[in-house]
Amino acid sequence: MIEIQDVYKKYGRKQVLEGVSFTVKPNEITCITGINGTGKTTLMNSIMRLSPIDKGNILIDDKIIDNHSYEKIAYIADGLTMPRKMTIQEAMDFMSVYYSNWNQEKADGLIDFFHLNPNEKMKDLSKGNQAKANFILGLGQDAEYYLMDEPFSGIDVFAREQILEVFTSQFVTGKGVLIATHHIDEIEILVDRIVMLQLGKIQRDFYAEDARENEGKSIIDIMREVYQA
Ligand SMILES: Nc1ncnc2c1ncn2[C@@H]1O[C@H](COP(=O)(O)OP(=O)(O)OP(=O)(O)O)[C@@H](O)[C@H]1O
Repeated sequence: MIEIQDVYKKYGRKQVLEGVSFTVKPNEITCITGINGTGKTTLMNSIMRLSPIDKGNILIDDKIIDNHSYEKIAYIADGLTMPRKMTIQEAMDFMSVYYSNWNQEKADGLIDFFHLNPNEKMKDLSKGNQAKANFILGLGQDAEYYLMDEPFSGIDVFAREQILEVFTSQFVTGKGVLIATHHIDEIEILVDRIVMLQLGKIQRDFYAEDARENEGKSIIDIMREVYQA
């Protein structure tokens, strides 16, 4: 389990995260959502230690996150992370050298799953296929947890449908997934748990099924209550 405990983060005088606590559990898809500029990317970067936190703790499987934790967590960032002139194969070769948890067999399975040509250069791929290539580079790591920042931004409905299928495939089953997005409507069907962030604080943290069964509300209904209040 990833535990985010009472995390604070400031940029200059701007308090972006203010006592944020929640968990990401194995075999669950958790979505952190909130309007633009609410701190979602900052939180992802904090978990990945790309940006230091001011206060609080982030633990993975009961241990404070450190450089060794990255065997267990893979990050799928918003947009290409590899040089655009690389082919998908070259990018995978790079991953195999630098990531000890790289699983080429899994990556080959994902190439087939997404019907991509590994010899195509990143720059020649459509936006949807670039997103798929990003998924391959992330999910090709044998991690326990996958963090994804706006994985569907700017891609068409057909590419999105294909990517959504990967979440119910063997490539993700059993893993803990954290998706940061403000487009919750695009992933409502697959999300288990929703954490709503507003002005650096968590406003709601709930399971979609509980909201449906106990309150008769969809995620979007609850978003309206929180963000349009
Ligand atoms: N490196 C930085 N330096 C200064 N301020 C920053 C930095 N990164 C983010 N911020 C500010 O922190 C706040 C939260 O930004 P963040 O990118 O985490 O939000 P977000 O919820 O991911 O937004 P979006 O949905 O637009 O991607 C914003 O006001 C942003 O301007």
